[in-house]
Amino acid sequence: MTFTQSSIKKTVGEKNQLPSLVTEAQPQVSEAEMIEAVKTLLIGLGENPDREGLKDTPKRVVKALKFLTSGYHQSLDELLNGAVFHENADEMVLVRDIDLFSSCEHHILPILGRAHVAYIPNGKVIGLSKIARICEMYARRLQVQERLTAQIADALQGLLKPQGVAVVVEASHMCMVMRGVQKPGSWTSTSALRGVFADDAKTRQEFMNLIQHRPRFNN
Ligand SMILES: Nc1nc2c(ncn2[C@@H]2O[C@H](COP(=O)(O)OP(=O)(O)OP(=O)(O)O)[C@@H](O)[C@H]2O)c(=O)[nH]1
Ligand SMILES: [Zn+2]
Repeated sequence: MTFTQSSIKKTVGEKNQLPSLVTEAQPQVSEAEMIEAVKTLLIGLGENPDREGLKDTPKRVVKALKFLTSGYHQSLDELLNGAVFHENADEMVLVRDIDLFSSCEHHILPILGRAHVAYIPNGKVIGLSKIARICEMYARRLQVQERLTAQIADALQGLLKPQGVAVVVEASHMCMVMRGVQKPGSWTSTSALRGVFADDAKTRQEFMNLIQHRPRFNN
C-alpha cells in the first residue's frame, strides 16, 4: 500500500511553517450531504435509517466525526496562546502518559493510546499543558501512528528549537482488535527522536528509562 498525499493541501493561515493537512473535498461538501451519506451507509448495512433509534444517528455521526477530526481546524499559534517562555533551563522536561484518542486513516476506527514527550530546552520552555494540546491537535485527525508521532516531535522542534525532542507513542488500534486480524492484546510503539536524543545514546537511554519508571503517585 502506498500513502499518497496528492489530494492534500496546507491549511490557509497556518503559521510556523508546519503543514496542517486537510482534504481538498472538505469545504465542498455540506453538512446535509454528509448526513445523507451516513444515511446511505446505514441503508447499505441493512438498517432502516428512519426507525426511531436511528432517526438522528446520521446527524450524530457527522457531529462525532467532526469532533474526532477537529484537529484539522486548529493551529499551533492558536493553541499555544503565547505560552512559550524564555528560561535558562537545560535539563530534560518530560510529560508522560498523555492519553491519546485518534482515528486510523485506513478504517476510521479508534487508535487508543498514550504519548510520552520530552525535550531539552535551549533558552525557551513551553507551557506543559500545551504539550498535551499539541498531541491532541495531531491526534484529532485521520492518522497513522508513525506520522502522529513525528508531527508531535516536529512541532516542538519547530517551536522551541530545543537541544532535542523525543516522542514515544504507545497505542492499540481498534482496526487490529475489533476486526481484521483481531489481536486485542497487541499494541504498537513508535518513536520520533530529534537533535540530541537522536545523536546521543546516553540522553536517549535516560529518556527511555524515565518513561519505563513507574511513578509513585497515580492521579
Ligand atoms: N503503519 C501503520 N499501519 C497502520 C496503522 N493503522 C492501521 N494500519 C494498517 O494499515 C493496513 C491496511 O492494510 P490493507 O490490507 O489495505 O487493509 P485491510 O484489508 O483492512 O487489512 P487488515 O487490517 O489486515 O484486515 C493494515 O495492515 C493496518 O493494520 C498505522 O497507524 N500505521
Ligand atoms: Zn485501521
